[in-house]
Amino acid sequence: MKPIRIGRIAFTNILPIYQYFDDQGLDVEWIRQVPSLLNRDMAAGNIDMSPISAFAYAEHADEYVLMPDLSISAMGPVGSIFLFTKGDQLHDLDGKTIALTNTSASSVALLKIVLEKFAGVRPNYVTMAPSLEEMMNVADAALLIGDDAVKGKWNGSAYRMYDLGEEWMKQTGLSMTYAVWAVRRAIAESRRSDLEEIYLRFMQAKAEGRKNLTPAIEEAMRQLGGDAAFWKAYFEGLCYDFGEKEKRGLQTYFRYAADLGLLPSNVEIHMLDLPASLGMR
Ligand SMILES: C=C(O[C@@H]1C=C(C(=O)O)C=C[C@H]1O)C(=O)O
Repeated sequence: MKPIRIGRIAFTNILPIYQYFDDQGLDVEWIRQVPSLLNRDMAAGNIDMSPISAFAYAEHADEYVLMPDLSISAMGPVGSIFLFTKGDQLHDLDGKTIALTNTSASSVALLKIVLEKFAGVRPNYVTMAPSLEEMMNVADAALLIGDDAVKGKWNGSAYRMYDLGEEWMKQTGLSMTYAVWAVRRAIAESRRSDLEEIYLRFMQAKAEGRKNLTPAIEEAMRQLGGDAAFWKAYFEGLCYDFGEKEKRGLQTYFRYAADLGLLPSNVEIHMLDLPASLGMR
């Protein structure tokens, strides 16, 4: 049988889970990419399961099921999804040009919700590689996510910064889910026992990360720099669960995105049904 191809987000945000994942004895192949490429390769069937943009799940909800109790979410500031402006406030951005990172899907739609629905402005958008300097050369504001946003925060002190998780929270009072763990339906059916084992390993990894963040913090410092206090606060601000609170926030996000014509209406969240005992934490 072929190895299960598992995606891995090429950012530090998944270290509190992936740093602890024990793949001993599993026949898996890892594919490490930015979210937009994971989204694309999942849709093309080149990856069997992966954390993908929650927005990309909604675009293909009929083809995927979600692994229970796994997500990248935040209740409030997320710490790595920023709109950088040259001093403009959100309501100043009407008719201005915004450069969007080509690595994201969820945050691009979230930004449109924040600007068009909440702030009532209509900017123009251009999609670009995530270089803050080049984005700001051609645009009035720039959206970055993940490690590029963290680096932008460290290097881009000339700019005003908006944390999109914080803006979402201010307007809705809800959690926001950026990534979900999707499995292609065909794989969910044909590789059931492999998936049960992989799910168990993910839950064990999440539990390990929750017990002791130090290995994730050390790996993040090795990859990007920064100090331990920064990474501890960043990881503690993220939520890797996918419970009722997260689902409520995500359904609201899907509805708002549908209102703007970005998603079909009535996207349903379908979970992979796994024995409850596997999910014990
Ligand atoms: C918190 C983050 O979550 C993510 C944001 C995503 C998106 O905008 O599509 C996708 C996956 C996650 O990497 C982040 O990247 O900063």
